[in-house]
Amino acid sequence: MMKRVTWLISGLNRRMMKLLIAFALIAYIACKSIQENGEIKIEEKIDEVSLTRKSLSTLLKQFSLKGLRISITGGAGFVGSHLTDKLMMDGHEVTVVDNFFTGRKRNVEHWIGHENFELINHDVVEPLYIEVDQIYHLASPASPPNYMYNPIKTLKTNTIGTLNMLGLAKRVGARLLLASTSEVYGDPEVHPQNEEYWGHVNPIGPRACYDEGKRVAETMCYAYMKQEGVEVRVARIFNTFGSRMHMNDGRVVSNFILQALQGEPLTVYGTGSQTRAFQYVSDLVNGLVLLMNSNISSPVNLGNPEEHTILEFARLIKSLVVSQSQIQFLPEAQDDPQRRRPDIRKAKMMLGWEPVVPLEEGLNKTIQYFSRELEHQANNQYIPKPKAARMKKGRPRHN
Ligand SMILES: O=C(O)[C@H]1O[C@H](OP(=O)(O)OP(=O)(O)OC[C@H]2O[C@@H](n3ccc(=O)[nH]c3=O)[C@H](O)[C@@H]2O)[C@H](O)[C@@H](O)[C@@H]1O
Repeated sequence: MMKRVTWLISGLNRRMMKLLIAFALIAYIACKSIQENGEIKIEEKIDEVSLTRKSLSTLLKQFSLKGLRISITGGAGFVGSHLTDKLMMDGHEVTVVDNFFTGRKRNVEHWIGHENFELINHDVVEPLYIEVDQIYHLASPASPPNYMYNPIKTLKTNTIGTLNMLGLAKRVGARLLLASTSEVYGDPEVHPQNEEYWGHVNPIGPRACYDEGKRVAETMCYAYMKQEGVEVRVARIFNTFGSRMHMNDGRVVSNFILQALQGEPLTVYGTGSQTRAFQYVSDLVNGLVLLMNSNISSPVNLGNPEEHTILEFARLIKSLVVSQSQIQFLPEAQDDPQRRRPDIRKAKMMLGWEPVVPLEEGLNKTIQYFSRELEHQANNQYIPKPKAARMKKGRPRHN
């Protein structure tokens, strides 16, 4: 008998099991009502728990955080791929959506072939039709040289792309977490920056495509929340570093490490007195998952409050790499925020989250990663040889 029951259960797929659990819960609530009121009020109770697709999925999310269907836009990028790793390890079904503008297949290739993993080559500027419970919306170039390279595309990704993902969340009753940024505070006049601060952004400057794109993406989230009841979470992410940053990323951490490893001058823009606070990627990923599964719909800062000047930072990397590189001062970048440090009291209090990886430990891991990448590059230099033009009747053929 027991064998038959086990066989039956193993035959049911996980989604079926979740539905059964939900129905059992509803039946339990209804029975409780009978007990309490001494009369049958099942229909009323079913009305009360409103047996719609949405309430059912909310119910499931509350009772089971395992085996959700999760989509990550930008999931093949630096942060997205680490988030993919965590969610896959936690036993979810993960669909990575990426157009590979800054993301790389290599970042997630170790999951290809796993039954819970899917990789879709898709640009979020086009609508997407899939079934999901949660959407982590990370798609966007994040490094200044990348987002300034094609500002119109950056704007489209953050506006049309976010609208498309909110539309998807609305259609399927999914919860959406927006990867917003400390850049919504612009060049801040308040220090450290807390979530109440409205920011100081130049709307027509070179960074505006990203800063304003993310600001309007936040506005869109709250419009969908108020008008359509979409569940949204907004993470304001501060400077983050770690393995899988692109070699040509152009952000300060990867630039300084690569320069130090190759004995080239470390390029400091301006005087180097501008400040940043850097968090290691695993801390961020833990914060994102906690926020997604919390009930906080207002924006939350995720960052490491340990603040350094960029010049201090250059010296630290030089010493960790044990590099002979010089420090070279280059012209200041336009609209470069002068001071940045997150106030993370809200994340601490409401999520119980704070960064745990010390700066030097994170930097050492990242230095090791980039050393391996340089080695990999040196061993895999593929220089395609020019093909001889095909000859037809004694003449070269150009096609
Ligand atoms: O790393 C991040 O997470 C953030 O990176 C950028 O913001 P930014 O702080 O300007 O990042 P970097 O390009 O790494 O620059 C940090 C500071 O270092 C300086 N820098 C950068 C590169 C370099 O080679 N030398 C150098 O001195 C910049 O001028 C800036 O003052 C993005 O705009 C943010 O969205 C993103 O969240």
